[in-house]
Amino acid sequence: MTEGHLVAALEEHVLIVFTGGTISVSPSRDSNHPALGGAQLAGEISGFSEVPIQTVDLYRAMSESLTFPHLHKLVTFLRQAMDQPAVRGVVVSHGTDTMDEVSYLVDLVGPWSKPIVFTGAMRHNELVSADGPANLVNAIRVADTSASIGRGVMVVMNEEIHAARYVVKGHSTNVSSFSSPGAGLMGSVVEECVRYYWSVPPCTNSYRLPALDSWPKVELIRMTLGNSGLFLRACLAEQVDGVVIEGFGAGHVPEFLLPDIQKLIDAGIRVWVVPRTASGHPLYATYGTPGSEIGLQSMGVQMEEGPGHKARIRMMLELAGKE
Ligand SMILES: NC(=O)C[C@H](N)C(=O)O
Repeated sequence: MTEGHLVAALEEHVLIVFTGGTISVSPSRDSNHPALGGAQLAGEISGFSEVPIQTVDLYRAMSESLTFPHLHKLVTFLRQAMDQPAVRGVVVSHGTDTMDEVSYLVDLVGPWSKPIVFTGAMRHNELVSADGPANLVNAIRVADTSASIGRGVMVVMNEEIHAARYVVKGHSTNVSSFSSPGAGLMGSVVEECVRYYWSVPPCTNSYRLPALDSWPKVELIRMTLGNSGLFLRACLAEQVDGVVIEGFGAGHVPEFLLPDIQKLIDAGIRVWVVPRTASGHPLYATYGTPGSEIGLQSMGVQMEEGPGHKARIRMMLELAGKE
């Protein structure tokens, strides 16, 4: 086990990077912080010896409190890990609340030459039927197999393999909280068998990781019935770099908010509209009524794929520039 840095190893292994989250929570040891790191969590799966592992404690945070410096540290570390010949694949042990955003960000700054698999737990270590150890073992299996190379970053929870590109956390507490609306499961892990049903198209974005102190300021605003436009005006006042709007249905906004949106565009602020719905694509050419996709695009708005919180990550990277 190492503390935030890599040790060259000769034997091929799966590297597990511990970052905190519920999988690391043990209230009787520490009720304020995630208490468990690599040494303890690897100890809990010591009966699993099929795959050699090495562990690293990168940071120990609840994932709702992660900041851009955390993400910078994670991506930088993963890039170093890819260069280690003995590393077959990497598991990132992570909080689930932002696992869909963080895994997506890691995916977008790829491509990665070896599998990267995120996992975590919905039930902490001291709850009945804690799911962390089984998730960890399944994620190790996925990271270890050469069948996982070239499939993009993945999330393994509850015996299911999801593509980071499509996965969302859709339930607050259930162990089956992760799903990939529209796309479906990419695969499953049952007993020792990793099965894939399909592959994601290769990641060709090559987004650059923004510099530590210059992540673009992008806000996410959800449309609601009778929305006052207060947050749109706040974004103009703050001169943010971009705004992602979760619009009604396929991406529609009320006609009475169009002047506020026009002011953002006139000020050079990038505006994307994505569907507010839990699944489905935006429309581009069906409705011409004010506030619908045809009119929005003629104002300079871009219609984009949701969900909003993942589109925000994509816009930040887009604004930061490509390699
Ligand atoms: N299940 C979890 O991991 C939730 C926790 N709040 C986290 O994201 O760190």
